[in-house]
Amino acid sequence: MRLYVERMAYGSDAIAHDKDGKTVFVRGAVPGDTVEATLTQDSKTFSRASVESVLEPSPSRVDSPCPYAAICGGCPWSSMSHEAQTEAKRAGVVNALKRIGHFDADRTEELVRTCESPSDPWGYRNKVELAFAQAGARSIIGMHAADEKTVVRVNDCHLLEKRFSKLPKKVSGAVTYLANSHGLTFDRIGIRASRRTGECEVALWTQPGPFPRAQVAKILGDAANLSSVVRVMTKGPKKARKIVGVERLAGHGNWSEVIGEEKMTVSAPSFFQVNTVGAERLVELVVESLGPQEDDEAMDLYSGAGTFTLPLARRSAFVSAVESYGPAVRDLRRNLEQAHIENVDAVGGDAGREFPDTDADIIVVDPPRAGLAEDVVAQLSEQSARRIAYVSCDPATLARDLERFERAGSYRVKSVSPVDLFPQTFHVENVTILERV
Ligand SMILES: C[S@@+](CC[C@H](N)C(=O)[O-])C[C@H]1O[C@@H](n2cnc3c(N)ncnc32)[C@H](O)[C@@H]1O
Repeated sequence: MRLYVERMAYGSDAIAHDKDGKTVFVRGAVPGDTVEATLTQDSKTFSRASVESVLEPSPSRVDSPCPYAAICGGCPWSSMSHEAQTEAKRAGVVNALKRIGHFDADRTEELVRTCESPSDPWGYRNKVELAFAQAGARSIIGMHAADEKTVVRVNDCHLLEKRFSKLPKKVSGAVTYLANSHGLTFDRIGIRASRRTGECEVALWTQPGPFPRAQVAKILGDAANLSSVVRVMTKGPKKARKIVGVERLAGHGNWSEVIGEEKMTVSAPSFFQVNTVGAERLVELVVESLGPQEDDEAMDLYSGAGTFTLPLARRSAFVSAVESYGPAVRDLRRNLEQAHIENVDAVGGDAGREFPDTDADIIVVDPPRAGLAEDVVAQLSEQSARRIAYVSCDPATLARDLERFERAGSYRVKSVSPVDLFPQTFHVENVTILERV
């Protein structure tokens, strides 16, 4: 069928409408394209289609510089110019606030700023994850294809900092050899590489059990210049694997990056911002908007290893930080110690249950995709802090939570700043500032 493509959905697909007005999610299209597409799914309310050929290309259509763009699922928006990507991201945030948060259309347009793109659109990542699959006796290490099931071999990744773009090939060669010669299997292989510190870490995610530690360390060490090799052991059914231990196989056993003035050291399973330059902009936006004062008490919920905790601690009297993941709490405490920062209470536990018993002046929250639990919004709403910075990587849960804040009545949304931390993908980070009414 012939379709005119209107806009991007929050995902890999674009949106068009068929001749009867039914929404069609189109894979492989760019807004402004006219395409010939084949129907892949049809239901009463919507259908899905895949582009067969582009009849009239959109002015925003570009050729991806990545030779794997057609087979790898890592960069679903790479056929769109970066400018069009950031426009589509802002439009997606506006749409979520209106549709999910029930914000008034005019107010939403005023609240949501232009989407910033602080980093280069390629070569911005400090981390990639390689998938592992077996086809008969053969091991395949590479990237997930667009179907998120098939694993495709790749020799480099244009998203990884340029200096490290060949690292995936070297690591996957070594891991393939280990899998074939020692019968090893892996859940996945994580690579973290920092241009600023020069540190590179490989994390092998495996099931517990016998493991040829010395050989693995030697073969990976021969293949690439690594500052750390670790094994992360997981147990349980595939979708709900639990981390049961981390073993250092060679080098430091952790990895360091510099964000602004702060050196951050993190263990392999801990969350860390994947776009270093982008993370610096997030910190700037949070610090500028909260305006910490010398005698302020600050709160940092979902603190991770301390991306916001350290800069806030340097500019205020005291920070209460809460993080639920044990290794990340240990990372945070080590980062504070490394930086000789003593005015932080780093609490391990759930943000709602361990909600600090303090009346903070400024607050930052940076929850995972699921957003804030309802009781956390309720507890935050009882605070008298002058401002809350809500850092979010999911526009839908952000919109839901902002509506809850405004309903509670004590905070009102002042601005929403989308930041393109993940060019070539549909993901977008947002820094929202809420002000005490
Ligand atoms: C998006 S990350 C942000 C981390 C940190 N702010 C940063 O920028 O590096 C979210 C963090 O929340 C933590 N987390 C998840 N659920 C939590 C909960 N219920 N209570 C406290 N922390 C939680 C995760 O372990 C993770 O470190």
